[in-house]
Amino acid sequence: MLKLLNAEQTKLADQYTIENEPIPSLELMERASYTFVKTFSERFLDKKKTITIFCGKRNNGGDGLAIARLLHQDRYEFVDVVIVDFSDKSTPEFDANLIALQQTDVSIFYLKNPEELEGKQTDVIIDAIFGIGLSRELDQSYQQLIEKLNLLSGKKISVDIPSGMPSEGRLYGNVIFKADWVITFQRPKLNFLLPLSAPYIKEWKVVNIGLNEHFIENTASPYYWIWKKDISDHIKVRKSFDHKGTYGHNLIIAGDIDTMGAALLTAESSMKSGSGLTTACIPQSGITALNARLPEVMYLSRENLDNTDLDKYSSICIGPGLGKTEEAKAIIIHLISTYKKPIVFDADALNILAEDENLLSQIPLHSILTPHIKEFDRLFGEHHNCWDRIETAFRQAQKLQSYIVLKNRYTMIFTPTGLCYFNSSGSPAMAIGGMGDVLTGMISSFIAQDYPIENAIIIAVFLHGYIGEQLGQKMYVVPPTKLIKQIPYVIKDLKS
Ligand SMILES: NC(=O)C1=CN([C@@H]2O[C@H](COP(=O)(O)OP(=O)(O)OC[C@H]3O[C@@H](n4cnc5c(N)ncnc54)[C@H](OP(=O)(O)O)[C@@H]3O)[C@@H](O)[C@H]2O)[C@@H](O)CC1
Ligand SMILES: [K+]
Repeated sequence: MLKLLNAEQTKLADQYTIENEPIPSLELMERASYTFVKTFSERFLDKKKTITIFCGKRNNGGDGLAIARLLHQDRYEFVDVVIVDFSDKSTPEFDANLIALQQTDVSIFYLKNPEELEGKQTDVIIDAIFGIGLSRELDQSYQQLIEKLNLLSGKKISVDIPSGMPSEGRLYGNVIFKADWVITFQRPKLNFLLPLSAPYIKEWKVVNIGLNEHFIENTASPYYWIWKKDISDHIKVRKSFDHKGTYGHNLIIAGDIDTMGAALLTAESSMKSGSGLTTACIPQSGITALNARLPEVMYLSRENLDNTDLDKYSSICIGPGLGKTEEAKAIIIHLISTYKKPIVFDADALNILAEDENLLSQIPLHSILTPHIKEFDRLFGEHHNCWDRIETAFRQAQKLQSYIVLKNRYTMIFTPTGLCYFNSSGSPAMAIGGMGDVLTGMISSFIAQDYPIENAIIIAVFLHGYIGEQLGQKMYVVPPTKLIKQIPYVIKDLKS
């Protein structure tokens, strides 16, 4: 798991690296710029393209000047620099890099006024106007400049972060450089992981500039980044003499007459994720479909649920396709009053909880709520931006002593102890009905297999996104049934 930092913490990591590696600030900038150029040149192979670098006068601009010099050294033939000269203040690193650039024949233009940009044409625009130091709304002249840059036709690449976007927290306004690609230093910035960045970033890539990892990992940040290695480390090896009882019994309470598919998806994904036994508690009308499609899955009738000893199930999930009927609500009330282990609540179960605050407050300790954004707002009230929603999620996960899995491109997992894990895997090809049902089946399956709850959620969320991402490279859209088929293969693959 990697720690994610806010802008202030990133600056402290820069500072710590400078003092303790030790490395002069200017050299750290050189290293960052060199890494940028290396990554850039792997994609932009044609050295005859015109490249214009727009530089502010602080350290992001300092990077821009060093990048210009290094591209020129690397035989990019048509590099020029525009210094955005709207303020007198500059940093020593900017000044030193300006002197170094002046020794080359890269042309440097001082832009005093956005109007002077009229008629500019270039194949590639590199944006080094503002970095993570942005602390307030852009003033008028910067806004005009960025609006003009956004209208230019060249490929747009930002250094560290699109100018005008803060590293975290609400946007100051909607005038932000629109980057085709952001090459960012050391860690993704928190705002890249939220839908608010979608209009401004098509793609981003993290490059390692050698900041002190020990310092970063010891920084008190609640935000973590889940990646592949975390998962392979956590997946259990199946041992000789293990039997179906070793891997738990998962009960799926899902489906209604016309939404049986959701129940089948959840049950199949539970079974394929490895729970020893899976039972589907579905309406009687679904038995034929269940038997025909999933012979491995057992059936429990809705009528018999009340008389069943729920403690024999090592995990229970409820919600996909359940419907918002009185019967469904009665089942939830019964579960909450009799089953004391964590329950995974999804879809209609969340909508039922959203309408009864009292019921919501009684869910078993360490339960899991898996809302998408709309379901989240139904549960906890309307939110108008991602950061307000994040604040609520932290608060509610602690108040309910439960996990909140807020599903999105980078799904967030909020824990009862006040942490937030961002999932790195996923693909827009996964935006299709039924995907959430698969995730619910996976989470509860790993819980049934006796993984610690937090690990079960992290593994399920990552794997779900990872398989979707792999299939998404070959498929325009990933049908949930295709994803489910891959689960056992990919788990095996990750472990070996
Ligand atoms: N050795 C290092 O440190 C390394 C740094 N690195 C690079 O440095 C970048 C961070 O640089 P930075 O801190 O100098 O900030 P940057 O974003 O260039 O400018 C922000 C400054 O502008 C101002 N300002 C803020 N908002 C404003 C506004 N709306 N409108 C107008 N002005 C505004 C404000 O100053 P103020 O006006 O408040 O004095 C603020 O300080 C980082 O992203 C990375 O690219 C890497 O090379 C690694 C090594
Ligand atoms: K930038």
